[in-house]
Amino acid sequence: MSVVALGTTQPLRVRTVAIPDPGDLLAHLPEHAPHAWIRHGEGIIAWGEAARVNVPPGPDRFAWARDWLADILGDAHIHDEVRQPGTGPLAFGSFTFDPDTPGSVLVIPRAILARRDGHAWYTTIGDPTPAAVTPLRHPGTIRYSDAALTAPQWQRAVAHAVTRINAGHLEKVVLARDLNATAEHPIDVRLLLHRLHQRYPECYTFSCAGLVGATPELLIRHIGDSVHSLVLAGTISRGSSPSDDDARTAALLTSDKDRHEHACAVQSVRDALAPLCKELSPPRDPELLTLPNVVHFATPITGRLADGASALDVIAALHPTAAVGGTPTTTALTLIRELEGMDRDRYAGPVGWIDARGDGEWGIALRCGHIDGTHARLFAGCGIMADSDPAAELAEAQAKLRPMRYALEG
Ligand SMILES: C=C(O[C@H]1C=CC=C(C(=O)O)[C@@H]1O)C(=O)O
Repeated sequence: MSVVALGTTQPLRVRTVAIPDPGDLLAHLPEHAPHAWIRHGEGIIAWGEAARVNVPPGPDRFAWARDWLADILGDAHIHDEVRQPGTGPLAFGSFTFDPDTPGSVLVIPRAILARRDGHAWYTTIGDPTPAAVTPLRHPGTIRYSDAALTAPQWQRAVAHAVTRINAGHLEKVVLARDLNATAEHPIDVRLLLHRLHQRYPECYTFSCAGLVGATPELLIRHIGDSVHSLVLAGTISRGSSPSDDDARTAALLTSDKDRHEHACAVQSVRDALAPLCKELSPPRDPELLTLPNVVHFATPITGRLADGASALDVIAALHPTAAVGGTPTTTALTLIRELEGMDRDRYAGPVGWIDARGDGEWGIALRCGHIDGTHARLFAGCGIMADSDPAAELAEAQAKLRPMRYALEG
């Protein structure tokens, strides 16, 4: 088994205690290996590593990850005086988009600080060294350069996808592009988290093993037997004035292309959840999710699980939804490999946390970048339909890159 696990020879000793409200969670993060999952000031931050595993690629990777966690957390000695979802030990995780790509990772942190629904708690695993919180460091000037495809090349890929869709090969495909950013000084992940959370409070600001972003798309919240997902697809960039905004939103609401694109994504989530659930919320009209950079069609879906599936079992059924893959899935994935000219790595894969009960919250890793020293690889993609216009899709992708560009540049 190709596993790198740290500190797993002894059973983990875990202690969760209730604490007074810690205030701004992000202000407590040390610079090294910060983990985060925060929305509207609530959520979980963590640091240190009690255990880490590189999940082997393959079709069963989510089941493999579930079993690894069950082994390591099943042996743990847990003292938990709060007993809420997310208390006791947990793992942060981030999976590659493509099951055959290595790079999926689970990390069990040494220290976890969290606040949710009027509870605040601190969990230690083993004996973490106290976190020295140093001042945030600024990365200096940022330079951008094309990565896999230039903008004109990517537009040609979009045009190609449109031809395939019109030839009847598929209904929808999500095409993404990457962009390189190079900073003058090493990038402090905490600074990115602060900026993302402050400007995009409605999104889930996350950090897991170098992947950092603020995603608006909740793949699954799993609490007990209840599951909740927020499906997004169908997008318009924000306007330059309130009246421009109104005109754009009206255009989104009457766009058959965007409604169809959204319907594909909703259907993929409903189809994946239906066999796992004894109850599923009825179909409904999408609502609008307005963010500082874009407006999305959004559909919340809730359900009750029929048996004891963990968050990772549900993710195994859901990923990739048609918000990041396409319809039908297999044809779309083949076209993505053919046209994007890059490996998505962990972009558009599941990212989040899971606790020892199998509860957790996972987003789709969008509006994010992979940070490595002075380098960041940023990603953005768009749903391509029969009547997609390559120039409009490029503009939409640029708008989706804005959160990470803001996080880097301020
Ligand atoms: C693939 C991305 O967004 C997806 C999620 C919401 C809306 C989307 C769209 O309208 O194209 C995409 O399906 C991305 O942000 O990189």
